[in-house]
Amino acid sequence: MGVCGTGKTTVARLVAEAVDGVFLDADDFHPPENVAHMAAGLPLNDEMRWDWLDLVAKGVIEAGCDGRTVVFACSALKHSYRDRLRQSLGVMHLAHLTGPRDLIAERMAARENHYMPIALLDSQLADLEMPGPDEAPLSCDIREAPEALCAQILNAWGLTAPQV
Ligand SMILES: Nc1ncnc2c1ncn2[C@@H]1O[C@H](COP(=O)(O)OP(=O)(O)OP(=O)(O)O)[C@@H](O)[C@H]1O
Ligand SMILES: O=C(O)[C@H](O)[C@@H](O)[C@H](O)[C@H](O)CO
Repeated sequence: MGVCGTGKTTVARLVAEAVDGVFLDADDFHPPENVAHMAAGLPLNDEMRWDWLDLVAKGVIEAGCDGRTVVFACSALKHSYRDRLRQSLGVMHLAHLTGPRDLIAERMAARENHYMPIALLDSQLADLEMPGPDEAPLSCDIREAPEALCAQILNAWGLTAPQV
């Protein structure tokens, strides 16, 4: 979880590869209207996110039905959004990618062909509700390299690559 541009996709993909799991990007479940809204520089509201979150949960359940670990990248900015995901998924381990605003903006600026305008970063930060202790979040400092964050997550969650 985390605001736009914090590296959720990059890091979740690495973790999924490391455990021979399945990677899913919640962004791929947004309906075209949501993407158009953000591309126009307008933040999503709760109403626009509920159905999307349900689709994400459905996708995660389907992807994991053969028993493989599913690692998904999702903004999941508010407590209520994470509760909604947990209601469907049951167990959900949380890694929160977090770091300085300027660094996030710099990385967003360097990213090509992405619909998300930097102008929406502040609305994402305003919507962000830090996970509480009851959510047992793992805090990942995005100043670290993606590989280091992946190792931190694997270690914290006791995940290892499957034996061959
Ligand atoms: N730890 C890191 N160190 C350096 N660069 C990073 C790191 N993590 C991600 N990046 C780079 O920052 C940019 C944003 O990363 P990424 O697209 O994975 O973020 P995201 O959280 O999935 O974004 P969004 O939610 O907006 O899609 C990418 O260009 C990526 O290569
Ligand atoms: O909850 C949200 O507002 C969205 O999921 C956003 O976070 C974007 O989809 C994503 O960041 C794309 O850059």
